[in-house]
Amino acid sequence: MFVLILVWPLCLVLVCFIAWFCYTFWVHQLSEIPNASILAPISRLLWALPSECRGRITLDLPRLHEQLGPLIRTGPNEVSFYSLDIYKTVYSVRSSFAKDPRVYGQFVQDSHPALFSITDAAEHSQRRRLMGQLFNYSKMYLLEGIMVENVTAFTLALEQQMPRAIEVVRACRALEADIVSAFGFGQEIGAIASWASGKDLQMVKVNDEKSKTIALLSGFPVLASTLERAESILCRMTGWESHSTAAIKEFDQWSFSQLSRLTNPTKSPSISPTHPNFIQTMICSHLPAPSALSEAKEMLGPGTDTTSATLAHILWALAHDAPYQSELVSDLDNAGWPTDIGSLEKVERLRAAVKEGIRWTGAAAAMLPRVVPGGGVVLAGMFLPAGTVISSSPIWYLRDKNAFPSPEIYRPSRWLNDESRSPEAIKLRDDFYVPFSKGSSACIGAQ
Ligand code: HEM
Repeated sequence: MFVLILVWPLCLVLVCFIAWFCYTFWVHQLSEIPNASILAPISRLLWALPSECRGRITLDLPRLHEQLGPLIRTGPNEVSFYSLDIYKTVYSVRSSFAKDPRVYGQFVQDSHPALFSITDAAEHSQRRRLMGQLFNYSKMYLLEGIMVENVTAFTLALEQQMPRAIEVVRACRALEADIVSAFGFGQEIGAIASWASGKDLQMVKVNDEKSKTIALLSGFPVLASTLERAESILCRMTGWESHSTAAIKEFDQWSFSQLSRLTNPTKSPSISPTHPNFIQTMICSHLPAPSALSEAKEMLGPGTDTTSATLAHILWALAHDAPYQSELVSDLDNAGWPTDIGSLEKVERLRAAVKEGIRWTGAAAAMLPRVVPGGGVVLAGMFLPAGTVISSSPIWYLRDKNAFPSPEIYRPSRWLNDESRSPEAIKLRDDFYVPFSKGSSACIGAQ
């Protein structure tokens, strides 16, 4: 009798599993799409985890696409695509493909979603309009003071380190963390000073470490929230907290103290016309203070990682290309070493070096998941039902062999007019240049 009580439920579970197995493999509307692995229709976690852990998923998937075509099923309900036409449809200005809330929800700070993590289209476009008053090409001159001051502090710190070898990635990280924090909070976080004294600022270091795992964790949202909950329970029970949680708390305290400073009715500084800061500008435009704080905090991640990785790559590449470097220096000499964006953009070699650096670094290497809207959609001749999560990564297009011959080589001259190229080749190059993605959720910091 006892054995029967145990066996029946087990049999029921087994039957349900076999039924679901047959359904997901042969009946599901995505079953016609080639699988990334035999395990993909069962779970993304099962086949992708090792590749995600090695940080290779965005390198491995394009190879699979070469063999299997523009669409690949990566999970029971997930599809990866590699096609510029589909990219333009999914990430368009009026796209009805929303950001996947399970993934973008991981980035929400203090329960106040910021532009990057807002998934509702109407709320997103309202926030984006509001932020546009600072993130606008015509307003870039307002940020010149912040840039010049921090670059000056950075070059002084570099001079002091001479002639020792400099770890360029860490140095650039410090520079960008100070620029973005000065812009966001009206005060530098102190990363350059900390780096110059031989220590990385823990708050910045942890942010870096977190960004290494965020691609992994955002690919497995359930795993991420389970780990987070487990740590918070452990902390409540034993008082133990990880090194990164402690540093994140330190950053939270620092950012909250900045908000208090900026909103203190008696002591708050007035917005400086030469050094506007994000939090005060947003609060003056009636964005609630907690949301303004969340935006500034959230910005520090994508604003620092991407720009510092790109700058470090460019410096390294130019250091290995002496002829280009000396031509660039002579162009800047001739232009009188300007600091305003308009004059800098006129220096063709500088423009090319930066554009190629952004392409070659491919700092935004993540997949950008979107949800297929109601009614489903036909892509590459296949029907994808509503709710399917589809994604692609900008770096695949930046490394496309046809658009960028020898894509793994840093070659700024591909952006100069002195390389003979057909109009078709130029169009292909420009079309595939999507480092900031496209459409209504393209990078707001692209200016
Ligand atoms: C080389 C530098 C950068 C690259 C390659 C880059 C790349 C990207 C990409 C590909 C996206 C789209 C992400 C998605 O759809 O999920 C994005 C969004 C975003 N980026 Fe950047 N980014 C850079 C610099 C910056 C900077 C400097 C800031 C701010 C100071 C910034 C703030 C943001 C924000 C707030 C979003 C969300 C936009 C929205 O949803 O409307 N980024 N970025």
